Amino acid sequence: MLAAAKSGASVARLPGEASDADGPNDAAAADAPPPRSYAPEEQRCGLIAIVGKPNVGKSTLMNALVGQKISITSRKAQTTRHRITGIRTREETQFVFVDTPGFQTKHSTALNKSLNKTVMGAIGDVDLILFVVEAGSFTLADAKVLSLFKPGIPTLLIANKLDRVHRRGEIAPWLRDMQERHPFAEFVPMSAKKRDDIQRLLGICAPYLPQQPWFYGADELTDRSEKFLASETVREKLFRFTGDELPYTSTVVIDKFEEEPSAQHGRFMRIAATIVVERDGHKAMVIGAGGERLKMISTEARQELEKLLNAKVFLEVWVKVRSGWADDAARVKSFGYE
Ligand SMILES: Nc1nc2c(ncn2[C@@H]2O[C@H](COP(=O)(O)OP(=O)(O)OP(=O)(O)O)[C@@H](O)[C@H]2O)c(=O)[nH]1
Repeated sequence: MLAAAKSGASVARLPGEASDADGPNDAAAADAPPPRSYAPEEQRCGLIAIVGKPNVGKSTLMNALVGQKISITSRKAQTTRHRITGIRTREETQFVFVDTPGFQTKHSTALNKSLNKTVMGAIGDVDLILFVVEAGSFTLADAKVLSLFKPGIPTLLIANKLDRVHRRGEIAPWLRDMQERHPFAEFVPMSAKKRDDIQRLLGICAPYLPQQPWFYGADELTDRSEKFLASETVREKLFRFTGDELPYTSTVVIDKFEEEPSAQHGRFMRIAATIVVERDGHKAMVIGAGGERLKMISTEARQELEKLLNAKVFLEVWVKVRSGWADDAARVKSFGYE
């Protein structure tokens, strides 16, 4: 469970608490030995960008590395829209992961331009890049992402979803081929859903980070605010319950995020969210017959937020039509995109 810091501040884990990551394979600190303190001159800390085309498993990897769900995931491509920082402190090393939106190569809308700018910003100034692809596959979209990397930043090839590769013998020739494409520092065939692979990857990343004092507290998980995590949680449920029917240009805006005094509950949060869609037809799709679908979206989002914020949550969700917002640069900005 997460401890919520003061309103608007970053989110941190309570010392000694087990994590609650997406799925059973999280690499949480739950089984780690009791932390000892490290003097600043003993500490190691650095930025690691997680980059790749849409849907290769970047957010799943980030959540597993952090040991807590920070970045939303879904089977639908292009779920991640923002640069999201996830923090993991293990022994003397603090890993600061930057999850990025999948680099968009197909459509050139204002939204996609903004997403690509986010990716470019994230990889410009890091100590290590994790370039994520699906094990055994390398498409034109992967090649386009790889072509953006500046020389000089060590890059690991993360061959993810290895559990889906049935003929393991085919991986060795594929890895040799990948070696010729780019001077990768290391090759890591793995599955973001396997706990041991995540632990191994943390060990591989650590030596690439410089010796310098940690940027964040040892128990911090992300630099994103609770309000931001609330909008992402509603957006995740929206995509989960609408599947491929709803265009990915739908978004969520948080209109109200307030803590209220409560005699009954330790913490009580009142949250109002608006789902913004492009057409009346999409609005009907989100609401569903008799309002059923919207109800499921709000209920699941509320339940997850109660765990995330460690609070009783009252959540209202509205749906509004704003046609053409994803093509309108000013609107894209007003909805919180960089
Ligand atoms: N079998 C298997 N599935 C995985 C693995 N890693 C991720 N997935 C699945 O792949 C899908 C996409 O994962 P995400 O983490 O949302 O991918 P992403 O790269 O962040 O996607 P974008 O937000 O579109 O950039 C989800 O259904 C994940 O459950 C893995 O190691 N094995």
